[in-house]
Amino acid sequence: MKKHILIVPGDGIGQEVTAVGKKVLERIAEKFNHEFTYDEALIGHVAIEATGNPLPDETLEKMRASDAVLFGAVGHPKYDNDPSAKVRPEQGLLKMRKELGLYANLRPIKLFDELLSASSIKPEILKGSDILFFRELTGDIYFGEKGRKNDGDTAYDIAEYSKYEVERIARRAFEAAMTRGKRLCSVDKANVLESSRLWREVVQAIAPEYPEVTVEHIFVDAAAMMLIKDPKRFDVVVTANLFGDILTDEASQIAGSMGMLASASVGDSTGVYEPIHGSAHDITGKGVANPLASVLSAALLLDISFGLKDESNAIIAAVDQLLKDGFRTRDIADANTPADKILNTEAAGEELLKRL
Ligand SMILES: NC(=O)C1=CN([C@@H]2O[C@H](COP(=O)(O)OP(=O)(O)OC[C@H]3O[C@@H](n4cnc5c(N)ncnc54)[C@H](O)[C@@H]3O)[C@@H](O)[C@H]2O)C=CC1
Ligand SMILES: CC(C)CC(=O)C(=O)O
Ligand SMILES: [Mg+2]
Repeated sequence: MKKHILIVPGDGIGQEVTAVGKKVLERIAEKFNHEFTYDEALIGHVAIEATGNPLPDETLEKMRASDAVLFGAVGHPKYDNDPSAKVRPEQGLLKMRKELGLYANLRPIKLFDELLSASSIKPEILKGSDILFFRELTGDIYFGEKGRKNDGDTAYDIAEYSKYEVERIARRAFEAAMTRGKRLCSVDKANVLESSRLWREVVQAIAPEYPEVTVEHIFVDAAAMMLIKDPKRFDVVVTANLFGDILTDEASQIAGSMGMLASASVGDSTGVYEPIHGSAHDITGKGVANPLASVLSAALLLDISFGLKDESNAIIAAVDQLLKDGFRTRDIADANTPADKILNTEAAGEELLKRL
């Protein structure tokens, strides 16, 4: 198969982990006889430095022209600590999602059995957890009108959803539930927010079309608690942009680390595959970032954008074997991990390639 893949590393550890993700794609192409070509483009802080724009037109054009995008992360402490900065790396990410119509962000939360002890949650509660989040990605408070009033003393961000926006993400979630455990949990805050009441209304209206799917509606605060108390009660979860952002960082603890969670951002055009984590300033440049979220994002890319299930499964099997062989990056190591099994980013990538 001939495909063109755009690599967009972005900032911080995005650069470090995407380098490993790309090597894995190259190995897959070699092993399964595919012809993948690559290009690279700027986003975030590195793009601002080079062009003044967090999402240069050239990057967007390259994204549109490619068959899939492997994305890293954006963000730099310079902006995090300067709330008054008008041009920010994160604007590039949000604009990319909006411009490409990437309204569905799939975040699989699956625990590799070998990492049962890496989590702070008790093993008997965790074992067998397997959740698929559908986070709406182009609406909600991230994209509504925002601003200041009262001479700058008051700030506002408007959370807005249309029926159409809720319906399209909900349908994807129902369809996914049909192929899995046939349980769908819709998470909202309909006891308080009008946008959540519309959300619930739309999900309730669609539910009769999927009679085999058991639907429950949970308020986001309770959902945050239940995720940790009993993760196995969840199968497919569908939720708004902000709630999905927060709940999936929380859910990363079910998988052991932020460095283990991959995602697929899909919708109207080229799919973008990205770890759920950010640019991680605290570990940038130390070479200790876990590259597996990027590697597993590459697996999602092959499966979802190219329909290459065997190739995708080969990557997941290699990750599983790496963990079975006892290798860990620092974030997923525990007191029982021997020092010689704790690898830096690059070495973890090399060990993984040996198993592919
Ligand atoms: N998709 C994106 O591009 C995202 C960007 N950000 C940006 O990233 C910057 C840092 O944000 P934070 O809130 O610190 O979130 P973060 O996700 O970058 O890091 C949170 C914590 O998880 C750890 N971590 C994350 N990925 C890891 C990996 N692969 N291996 C090992 N440890 C890992 C970090 O060291 C940190 O302690 C900010 O500028 C923020 O705006 C944050 C989240 C997502
Ligand atoms: C800029 C943020 C919306 C990025 C983020 O936290 C995410 O997509 O998970
Ligand atoms: Mg996030």
